[in-house]
Amino acid sequence: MSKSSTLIELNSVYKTYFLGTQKVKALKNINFSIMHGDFIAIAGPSGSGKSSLLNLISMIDEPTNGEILYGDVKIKDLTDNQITSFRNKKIGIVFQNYNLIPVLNAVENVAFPLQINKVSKKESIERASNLLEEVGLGEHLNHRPNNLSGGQKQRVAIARALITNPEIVIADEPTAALDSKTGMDIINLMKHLNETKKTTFIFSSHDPKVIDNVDSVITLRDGEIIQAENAVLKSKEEVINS
Ligand SMILES: Nc1ncnc2c1ncn2[C@@H]1O[C@H](COP(=O)(O)OP(=O)(O)OP(=O)(O)O)[C@@H](O)[C@H]1O
Repeated sequence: MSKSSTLIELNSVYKTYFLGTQKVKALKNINFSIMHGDFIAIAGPSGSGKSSLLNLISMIDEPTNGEILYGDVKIKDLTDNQITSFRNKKIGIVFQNYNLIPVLNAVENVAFPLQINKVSKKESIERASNLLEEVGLGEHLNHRPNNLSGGQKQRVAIARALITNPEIVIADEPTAALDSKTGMDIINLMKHLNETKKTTFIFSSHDPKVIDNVDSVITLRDGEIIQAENAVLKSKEEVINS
């Protein structure tokens, strides 16, 4: 896929949470496109809407208003089953707290999504082992999560997100539970995988060191995009301070 084609488009996206009679406007008029091959960081202070935005792009949640398109497909036109199948094929998700299965070792955790997709045990273990080698964990294939460091667990989680060859990996604060150096190693690994596999990455962070090392940054404040460096905005007027 060429880098210039659009993978995901957000058009006038709003997210409002209703807490009893109270409304929380978490995202307001968000317009941008994610292109194939992009490596985008979402920055912004606590409560600015980063998780809400990533949950919409992951299809874990749906917008209150506006629409999200994957290629030509409008997400709001899909049934719940179609969303699940679409997400399984196209999206890999990395969580702040890794979400590994404690009773499975590293290679079994990474092979798990393939086994759900009915790939044979032999092939799935082989592909998982190769990917763990690629993320620098060739020596730790048989270690369970409890016997891995935070950075190693996040490498396993990244390999698990990539094992199905998704078009995009979405990561909400993937470095938040790690020290600064280990966090930077994880960002550099994601960048390396973005360059070698051409997988698109979008992730959130409040670490200024991380943000300073990423070319494409979208900054949110109070649910609005206030700055976008090298990201494809749908409407320049939306950017208040850039
Ligand atoms: N399920 C929910 N119900 C009600 N309000 C919510 C819900 N989720 C988020 N919010 C509110 O929406 C706003 C945006 O929250 P969000 O978690 O998206 O921000 P964030 O930038 O990811 O914050 P953090 O960096 O602390 O994780 C906040 O005011 C938050 O309190």
